[in-house]
Amino acid sequence: MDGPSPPLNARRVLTKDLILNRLYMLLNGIAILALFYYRATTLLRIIQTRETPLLPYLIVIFSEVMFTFFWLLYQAYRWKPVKLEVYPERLPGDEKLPPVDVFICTADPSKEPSLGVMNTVVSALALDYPPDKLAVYLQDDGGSYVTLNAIREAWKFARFWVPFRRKYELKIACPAAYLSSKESAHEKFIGSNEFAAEKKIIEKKYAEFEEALEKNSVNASASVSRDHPPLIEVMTDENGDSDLKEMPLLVYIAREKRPGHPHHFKGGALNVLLRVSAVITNAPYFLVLDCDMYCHNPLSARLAMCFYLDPKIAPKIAWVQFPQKFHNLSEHDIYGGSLNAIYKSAIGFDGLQGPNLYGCNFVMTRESIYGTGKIEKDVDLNQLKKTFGSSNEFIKSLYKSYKPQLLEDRKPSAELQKELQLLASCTYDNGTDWGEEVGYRYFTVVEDAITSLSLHCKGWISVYIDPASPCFLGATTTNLNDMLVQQTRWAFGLMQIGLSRFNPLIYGPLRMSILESLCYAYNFLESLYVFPVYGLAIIPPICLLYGIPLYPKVSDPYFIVFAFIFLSSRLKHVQETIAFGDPLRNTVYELRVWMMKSVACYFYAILNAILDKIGLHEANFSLTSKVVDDEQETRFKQGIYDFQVSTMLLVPLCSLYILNLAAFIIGMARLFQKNDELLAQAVLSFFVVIVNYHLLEGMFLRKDKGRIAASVTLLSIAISAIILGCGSLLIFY
Ligand SMILES: O=c1ccn([C@@H]2O[C@H](COP(=O)(O)OP(=O)(O)O[C@H]3O[C@H](CO)[C@@H](O)[C@H](O)[C@H]3O)[C@@H](O)[C@H]2O)c(=O)[nH]1
Ligand SMILES: [Mn+2]
Repeated sequence: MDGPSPPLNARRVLTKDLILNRLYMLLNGIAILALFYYRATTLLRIIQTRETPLLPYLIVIFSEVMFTFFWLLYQAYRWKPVKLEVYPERLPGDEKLPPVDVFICTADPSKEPSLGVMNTVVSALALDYPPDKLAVYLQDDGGSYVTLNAIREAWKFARFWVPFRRKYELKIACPAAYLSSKESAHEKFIGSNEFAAEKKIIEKKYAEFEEALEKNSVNASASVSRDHPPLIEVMTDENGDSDLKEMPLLVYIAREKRPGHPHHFKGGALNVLLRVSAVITNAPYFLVLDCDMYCHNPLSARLAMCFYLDPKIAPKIAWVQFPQKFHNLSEHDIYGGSLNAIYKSAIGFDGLQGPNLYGCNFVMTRESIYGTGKIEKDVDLNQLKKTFGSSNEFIKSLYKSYKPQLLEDRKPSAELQKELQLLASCTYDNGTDWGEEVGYRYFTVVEDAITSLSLHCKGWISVYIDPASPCFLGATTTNLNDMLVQQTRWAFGLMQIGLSRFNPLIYGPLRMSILESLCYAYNFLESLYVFPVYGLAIIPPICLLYGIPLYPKVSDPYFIVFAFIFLSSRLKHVQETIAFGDPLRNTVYELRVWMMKSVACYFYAILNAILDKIGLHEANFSLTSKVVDDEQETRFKQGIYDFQVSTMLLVPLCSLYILNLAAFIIGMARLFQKNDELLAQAVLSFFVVIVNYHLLEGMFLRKDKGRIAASVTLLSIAISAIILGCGSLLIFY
């Protein structure tokens, strides 16, 4: 007998980070206590002496309480940073790998160009996984013939690409990415004539493919339909002249859409994917991709198996999460598009119950999302139908013994077609547990957030891996408008949850670990930052203008406490940025993004979530555009902000900026009289002004098309004057 087989994965606690984090928590925690001691005693004095107006003082204290609340929540991420490693070379042979279904969602070929979507499809087909154990499903929410034709073309091209990638062990699965890459992707075959000849053929085929898609996309936007029957097509071999066994299965699905029937956005799409695939391939694991997120490193599914084939932890894991990485980043991450701020926290999440779902790039088990173990024979059929809907075939798929029926030629029988139509119909969910207890939860536009909360609360864990060669690469937002719109949608969706019974602080602690609940709470409630941020962006500058001090004098020992908290938080940020491997300038970019989000996105997110709660707002999923605008792209690459942004989002930012700018300039004069008392406030406004220098530039210094429109600047000046006027009244109380 051999000894025990070597482990497929390892979990390493990052001790140095752990010690540093806890030390920081301790010191900053003590400083915060001192701060509140100062505030409490000063407040009592002010109430008696009225030396400072009370209301502004209370607002500042309230803001500090809120910041402290978020600070406390965030420490849960810092509690136990760990790193997971995997060893795919130790996996057993292909015959022992379990099947995997890949789900890709797309919605509109005019906003999500076919070439990108089909590169995602083809890259998934080209994963390094046994072809008979891999199936790729594309769900088209647009029910568009443009997408259907495109996938047929993609299938034809993939017949060449997939064997080529396999034969030459290319390290990039996506054709577009490979063809524009350097030689390292095929290093083993450099110099081989046969390879060079075949590569030429592939290049030609790809050019033809590209051209076909371009011709096909002429009427893309008119091809999108919101009223159509379900359509499911399994790609087959029409001529019957080559070997299908070489190719994974490829299936096109357009679920039924009818006006007046809620379709629940991507969550609804994923549930149809789960049902339809259950009766075609029924793999126990599925990988979810967005249509703009292609497979890069072909090993992803294998890497996930390093957890699922580890008997020690596999039964507890609901999903293996990979980060979203992006191929269109610039060295200046001015819109925070790399999402690194999220991935920094994932390291700490992993030390707890694991990261939340990031929407795509994860391999999940059917068992966890269905909420069932494999069902034993004697379960009541009626109960199952109440839970899972009326399809007999689907119910059968829940049993261990189920073998899905697809003929050798991959053509579904008439019977199976009927079942597929039923499973993809728009009324199938009605009266069942789909969207509530089974599948993706429909409660909000951020289906991933509520679904992961729900699974973690059921005791499942998740794991996060970030291999050196990224498994998935997508397109991130490259202009301010897209970024703010996307962030507003996310924040709105998360706030919907925050305002419901699923609020992690209420729903979480009894169902999952406290620390995990705190992480979720930070994530879901972030929009509440809007209150302290507005508080500190408005009150201290106004008081500075009127010469009213809100912070301790420089000569007061408590000044050091405030200075310490401010500096240690900034330094911690710098340390984490460097430790993550990001350039230092990202600390400034991240701070800007955070401020812009807090002022603009969170403001509308909260407003809409409240309106939604009282039934006055209809949630919608505004697709993130995947069409590239060259001029905007150039600015992005150069690190120049593009302020062609909806006025509604821009005005709050500019108004608060102008207020702080004015307060700082005029307040400087006051500083000569009262520098001991007002220095902290002046520094605060100076910090806002200097960090957000891009707004100053956009309003007053730039002349190009991406500057802030004069109308926005004028409106913002007016609004900041109004805020100042109203704010001035406050200081009499
Ligand atoms: O009604 C819809 C809306 C969207 N999608 C698809 O969902 C994916 C994500 O949409 P996108 O417009 O790219 O939104 P993003 O904000 O970029 O997506 C992020 O946020 C979503 C949650 O809001 C997550 O589901 C995603 O994985 C995550 O990348 C895309 O493939 C869409 O085609 C649908 O299938 N149906
Ligand atoms: Mn996207």
